[in-house]
Amino acid sequence: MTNELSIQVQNVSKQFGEKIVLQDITLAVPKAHIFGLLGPSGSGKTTLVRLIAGIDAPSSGTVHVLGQRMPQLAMLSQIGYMAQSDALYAELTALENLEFFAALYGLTGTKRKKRIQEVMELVDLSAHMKKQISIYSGGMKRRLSLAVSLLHEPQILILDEPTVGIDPLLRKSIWEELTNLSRQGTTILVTTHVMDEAEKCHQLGMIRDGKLTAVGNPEALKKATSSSTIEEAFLYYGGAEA
Ligand SMILES: Nc1ncnc2c1ncn2[C@@H]1O[C@H](COP(=O)(O)OP(=O)(O)OP(=O)(O)O)[C@@H](O)[C@H]1O
Repeated sequence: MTNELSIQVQNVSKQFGEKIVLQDITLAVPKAHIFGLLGPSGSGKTTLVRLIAGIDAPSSGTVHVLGQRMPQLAMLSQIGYMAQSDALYAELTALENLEFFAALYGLTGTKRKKRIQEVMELVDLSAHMKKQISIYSGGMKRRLSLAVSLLHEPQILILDEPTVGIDPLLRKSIWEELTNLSRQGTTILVTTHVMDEAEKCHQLGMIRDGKLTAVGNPEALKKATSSSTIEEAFLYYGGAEA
């Protein structure tokens, strides 16, 4: 890991009409770190990751990814984003979905074929490549969305609750892969409600009512709050049942 910063969020606020959803958020994620965002439902996690992914713009403050001011269309090829709701074409097969997104990223020929096989193996869906998405289960759709986000081997991976509806065994192997990717230099920003996933992050940001209430590695956050688990630390920082 280096000290190079992949993601920089500076004094970011976001409001929708009169409603203030994010307030003066500042955070930095070094290259190759896994940064977890923890917070109760409605605290602003999705809004924040959307600003970092460049899908929306802050009302004030700045977001930089790999040194580039966001939002910026050209950065999309460097970012893999997995939203909370799956952006898949229900009437197409998994393979057709992957081919579509691969084309968007300019992947062609044998490289495309190889990459599609790799990502489908990773999420354990190789046997379901030719099935139409309309008959996929919720968990299978999540896994396919993850596969899509990994397709173009992005330097920055932004995952909004990636393991919802995924069984513990596969969850474990997905986290092993995320750890592998981070070792190879990928920077990962992940929102989660799952405490054992939070433990696997290099750094955690606790968010509540649109404010970042604490940032640190899991051990430091536990120590600072005299907690034996991340769940206790989360509750200390004002996390409601999420
Ligand atoms: N486009 C929008 N217009 C108005 N309000 C919005 C919009 N998007 C989000 N909000 C509000 O912003 C707040 C934060 O929402 P957000 O989805 O970021 O929370 P979250 O922490 O990701 O929640 P969850 O864990 O349930 O996904 C909520 O009160 C939500 O209603």
